[in-house]
Amino acid sequence: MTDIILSLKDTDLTLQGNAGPVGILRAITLDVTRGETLGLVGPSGSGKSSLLMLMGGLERATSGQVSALGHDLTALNEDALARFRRSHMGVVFQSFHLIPTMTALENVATPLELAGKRDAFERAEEELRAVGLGHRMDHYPAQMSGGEQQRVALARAAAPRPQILLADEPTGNLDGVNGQAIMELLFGLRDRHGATLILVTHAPELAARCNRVIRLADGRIAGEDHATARAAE
Ligand SMILES: Nc1ncnc2c1ncn2[C@@H]1O[C@H](COP(=O)(O)OP(=O)(O)OP(=O)(O)O)[C@@H](O)[C@H]1O
Repeated sequence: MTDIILSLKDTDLTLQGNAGPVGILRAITLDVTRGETLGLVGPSGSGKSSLLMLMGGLERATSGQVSALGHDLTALNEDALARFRRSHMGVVFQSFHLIPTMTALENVATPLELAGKRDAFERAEEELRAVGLGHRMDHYPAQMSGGEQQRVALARAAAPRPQILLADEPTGNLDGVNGQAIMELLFGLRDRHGATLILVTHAPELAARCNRVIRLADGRIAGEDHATARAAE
């Protein structure tokens, strides 16, 4: 039996714009298999980030069903959803989203503390060493390069060992060398911990490493490619 970790059924997302409701995503039906690496691509404004937010429980569907690890996310209240995200989902954003008043170590340890881990700081140290930042633990985000900040964000997302790791253009703000390093770390996390990886990207080399790529256009799924089919081309 295929192990579906995340499933969307006929999902719509409508947001309130200045001139009234705006349809952002329409009739999205999609299953993600455990351990899969899924890329979301498409033109600017096609709804990639919005879809990622829906999948991560950071945005609520207007209609349709979103379920993850057997839980119907549309039925959870805000507190239950936040707990679910903390336990099972890790998110990395293009602009890092680190807390500026916290050191690298505090940024990584805080979600672990919130999740009730007694050894939060020890684990945070290990995660920072794993991304090559053992020498930057006491630095604040403003004292680090973009590549270093993104490595902290990755360590933070990975530390609670989420089953689903979501990344929104994780290499978008980085130069080629730093982008490559982040890409290796992301896929390494998947390999080491078996996380399911879902990422939005404009970078063809990143999409090329995914098992499957879904193309969005105007808020709908316009097509998908599988790695096996691409390899055969
Ligand atoms: N809060 C909001 N209210 C109204 N419209 C929104 C809101 N957030 C996003 N949109 C619109 O929804 C559409 C999809 O946005 P989204 O950020 O998901 O696209 P994207 O494919 O990730 O784009 P990009 O590649 O430029 O990041 C866009 O037209 C955007 O303007």
